[in-house]
Amino acid sequence: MKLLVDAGNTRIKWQLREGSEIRLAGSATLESGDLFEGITRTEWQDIPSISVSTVRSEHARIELERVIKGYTATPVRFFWTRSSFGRLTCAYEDPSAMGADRWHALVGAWHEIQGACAVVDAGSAITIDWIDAGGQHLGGYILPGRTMMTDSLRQGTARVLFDAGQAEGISPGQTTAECVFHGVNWLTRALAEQLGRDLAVPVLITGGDGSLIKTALDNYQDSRIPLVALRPDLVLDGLALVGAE
Ligand SMILES: Nc1ncnc2c1ncn2[C@@H]1O[C@H](COP(=O)(O)OP(=O)(O)O)[C@@H](O)[C@H]1O
Ligand SMILES: CC(C)(COP(=O)(O)O)[C@@H](O)C(=O)NCCC(=O)O
Ligand SMILES: [K+]
Repeated sequence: MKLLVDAGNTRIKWQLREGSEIRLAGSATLESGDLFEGITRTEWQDIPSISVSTVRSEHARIELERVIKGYTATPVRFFWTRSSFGRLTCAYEDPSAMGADRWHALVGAWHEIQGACAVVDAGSAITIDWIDAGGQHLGGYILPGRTMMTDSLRQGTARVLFDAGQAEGISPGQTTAECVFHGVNWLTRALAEQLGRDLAVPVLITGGDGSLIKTALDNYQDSRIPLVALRPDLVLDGLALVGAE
């Protein structure tokens, strides 16, 4: 049994896996109380391996380690971006500067596709990364995520006032909330269409807002992308692979 943890900027996602079987899964914030709700005392004693991929601050990393140590004496292993894993090769000259979540998602994608592909991770930030047929990472993009876009409008202006929530649709808005949320929806569609024009390789999508990108890509008729698939556990899949080495 192993515990896999993906600590993103919004949420910490974890899974207890036995081989490839997911025994238990959860997601929470460090502040929300019982992060590992559902893992019993006996199960904690049965976990010989704990692997973590984090993009949080060093302070938050230490705090997460402290929380885990409250449950078990099993050492916590942190995994970071490396220059290569098998044939997969990182595009960054300094791999330590690339988010571990992006790298582990690429490891998961490369393992599944074994060929040219792209990963879209729509989390707090939206990241898009490409791999060529030989496993060379070609680089990527980092964009603000959905909640970050609306939060930044709220924080950076005095009179863009709107309640939390969502508004479906992409028609030009006629209230502030519509202008904001329809704007984000419109941009999501534009992003999907640009991806469909730029890419002619399988695209694996992950992250809390992944289904919105998937829907937008599915709705784009002229897309050149041969496969669009949601892989909610892609970071943990990659983490399991690097941890098993
Ligand atoms: N239960 C949830 N809690 C928080 N955000 C969620 C949830 N479900 C979907 N989301 C959306 O997913 C985004 C965060 O995705 P996630 O992949 O968890 O981010 P990260 O990996 O950066 O922590 C948020 O911007 C929000 O729009
Ligand atoms: C881009 C990210 C913020 C995405 O993290 P997330 O939205 O999943 O929390 C993270 O991968 C990160 O902090 N990267 C470091 C900079 C880089 O990848 O170049
Ligand atoms: K993520």
